[in-house]
Amino acid sequence: MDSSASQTPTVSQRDQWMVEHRIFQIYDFFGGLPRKAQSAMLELQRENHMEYLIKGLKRLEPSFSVLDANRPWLCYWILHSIALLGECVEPELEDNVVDFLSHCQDPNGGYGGGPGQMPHLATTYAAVNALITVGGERSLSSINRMHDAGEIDVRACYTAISVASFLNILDNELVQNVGDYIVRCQTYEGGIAGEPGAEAHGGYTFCGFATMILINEANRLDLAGLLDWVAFRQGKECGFQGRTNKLIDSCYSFWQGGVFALLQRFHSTLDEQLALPHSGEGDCTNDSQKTGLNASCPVNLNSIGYNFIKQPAETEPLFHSLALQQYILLCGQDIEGGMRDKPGKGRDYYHTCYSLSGLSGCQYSSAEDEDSPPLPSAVMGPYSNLLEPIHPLFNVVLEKYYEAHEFFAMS
Ligand SMILES: CC(C)=CCC/C(C)=C/CC/C(C)=C/COP(=O)(O)OP(=O)(O)O
Ligand SMILES: [Zn+2]
Repeated sequence: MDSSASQTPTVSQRDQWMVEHRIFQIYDFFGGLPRKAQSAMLELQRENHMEYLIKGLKRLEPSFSVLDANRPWLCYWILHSIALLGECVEPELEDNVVDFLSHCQDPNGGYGGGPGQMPHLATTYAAVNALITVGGERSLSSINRMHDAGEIDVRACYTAISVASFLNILDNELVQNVGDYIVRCQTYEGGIAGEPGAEAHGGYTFCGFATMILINEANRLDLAGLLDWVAFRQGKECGFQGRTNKLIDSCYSFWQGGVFALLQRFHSTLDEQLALPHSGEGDCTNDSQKTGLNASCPVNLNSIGYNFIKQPAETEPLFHSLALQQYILLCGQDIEGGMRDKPGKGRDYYHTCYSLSGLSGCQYSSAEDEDSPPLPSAVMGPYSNLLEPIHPLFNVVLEKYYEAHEFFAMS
């Protein structure tokens, strides 16, 4: 057993009971309502969410002078949530974000948490995703595609590889040893930990699996073990927990739900692994031949993200999508605007971003291909709840992804 896992305190029975009690009270109340009132309760409060998001962006605006190291994250969380809602931001506000993020950019590459701060992979990922979400020449060309050094864990692997793939600068040198490191982070439970020897967690499982796909080495993971682990993370409260014996939380709608979105395109590899004992070495078959998703076949690393999204999902979602949407809408949504971890907690921009990202993932999880809109039966609540689709490897709105992909492929 992992040494760190055995030291991790699990949630107390009392905390678990309190959360379940609150959530099932909401569901009981909901169940007793007439149809029309139920539909109103399941409605995504678009206007209130927009008001909350714009207020957050404006609070950052006057010179972005708040003293913290998370401002590129706030830009990404807010702008991505707005894009998911299919809305735009005034051009002046967008220009301010681009200018602000330019001030966070280090002369030697990478973005810090604020102007003059040391560059960091996580804030670099957030800044790049924010700028891609703004889109357009001014925003995309403000990114200097060089950066030296960084930190070491699975989130760092993901943020570095995601940014490099997006910017069309992923190469064999950058990818070297990354797959070996992530394979060492897959635990006996089947999920992926932040570092070798630590406990499997949804956030790192998404990061590790997405990275392995982007570097063409996903078949080196034990995918059946991964599916087994993530399938048991959806609780009876309908939301996901981040790790075994912890409380459910709406942000895992994206981190764990995102793992399912990725697994939907790896079903053949999974079947092969189940038929053969897992060897850790892949050959060029099924999924791999279609997408180039295999370590032993030469492939243009920078085209993997694009090929991935062009390949239709091979299965229905392997989690309960409608139940998760119910949790997000009834328990994660603050009807005044914004989303929260669970009932009893306050709203924040992180949970707004990842709950909406998870909601979008659910809504499109049964779509046949990217050109067919989801059926009304796949969308919980009124069809007007439908959000914009995302690219599940990068978590940016698909349309923004295509614009940036084209821009960086040409420059
Ligand atoms: C790209 C990017 C932003 C990656 C971040 C991935 C991510 C969410 C990692 C999770 C980190 C972690 C161990 C949280 C546990 O917090 P906790 O103990 O408060 O929560 P828990 O009880 O739900 O585990
Ligand atoms: Zn959370």
